[in-house]
Amino acid sequence: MKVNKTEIEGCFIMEPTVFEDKRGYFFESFNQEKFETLTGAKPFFVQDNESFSSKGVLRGLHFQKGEHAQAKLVRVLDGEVLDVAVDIRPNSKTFGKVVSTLLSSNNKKQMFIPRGCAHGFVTLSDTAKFSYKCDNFYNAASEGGIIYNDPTFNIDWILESEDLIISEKDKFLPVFKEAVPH
Ligand SMILES: Cc1cn([C@H]2C[C@H](O)[C@@H](COP(=O)(O)OP(=O)(O)O[C@H]3O[C@@H](C)C(=O)[C@@H](O)[C@H]3O)O2)c(=O)[nH]c1=O
Repeated sequence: MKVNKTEIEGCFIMEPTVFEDKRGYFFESFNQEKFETLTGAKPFFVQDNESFSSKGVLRGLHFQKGEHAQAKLVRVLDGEVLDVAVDIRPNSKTFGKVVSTLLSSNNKKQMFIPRGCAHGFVTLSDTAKFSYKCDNFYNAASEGGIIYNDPTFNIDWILESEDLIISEKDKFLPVFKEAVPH
C-alpha cells in the first residue's frame, strides 16, 4: 500500500497494492498494522457504512461534533466519485484547507479523513456504491454540516449545479463561518 500525504494534516490518500491474475484481483482493503505504520494514525474503527447513489448525488459536507467526531476511511466499491475533505479544526495548521480526489472502483484509492474534518462526495458515474469505516458511532444529535457551495472553499464539484441531487437537509446547511467558530 502506498500512502500519500495531503494538504490537510492527518488526511491521507492510500493506494492499495492490487494483485491481478487470471481469476481477477485481490487486495487488502484495510490492514491495521500497515495502516498505523504508514500513517502514524491509530483509529479504532467501530462502524462500517455503505451508500448507493445515482449520478449527480452530492452528500455533504458532513461532520460530527465534539466527542462524537469521526475519522473515516472511505472508498468506492463500484463507480466513481469526487471525494472531498475540509479541515474545519480551528487549532489545525491546515485549518480551512480542502482536499479533493477521484475515488473509483478502478483506481481503488481510499481517503482517510481525520476526526474534526468535514467530508462529502459527488457521484460522477451513473451510479456509485460507497463504503467507509468510522472510528466513532453515528450520533444524530451531534451532526454538523457546511453547505457544499460555500464561497470560502469554492469547491469544484465537476458537475453543473443544476445536475446535482442533494437532500433537503444538505440544501440548507450553514456556511463555514456560521457552522464553525473562527
Ligand atoms: C450517517 C448515518 C445515517 N443514518 C441514517 C440517518 C438517516 O435516516 C439516513 C440517511 O442519513 P444521511 O442523509 O445523513 O446520509 P448521508 O448524507 O449519506 O450521510 C453521510 O454523508 C457522508 C458524506 C459522510 O461523510 C457520512 O459520515 C454521513 O454523514 O441514514 C444512520 O442510521 N447511521 C449513520 O451512520
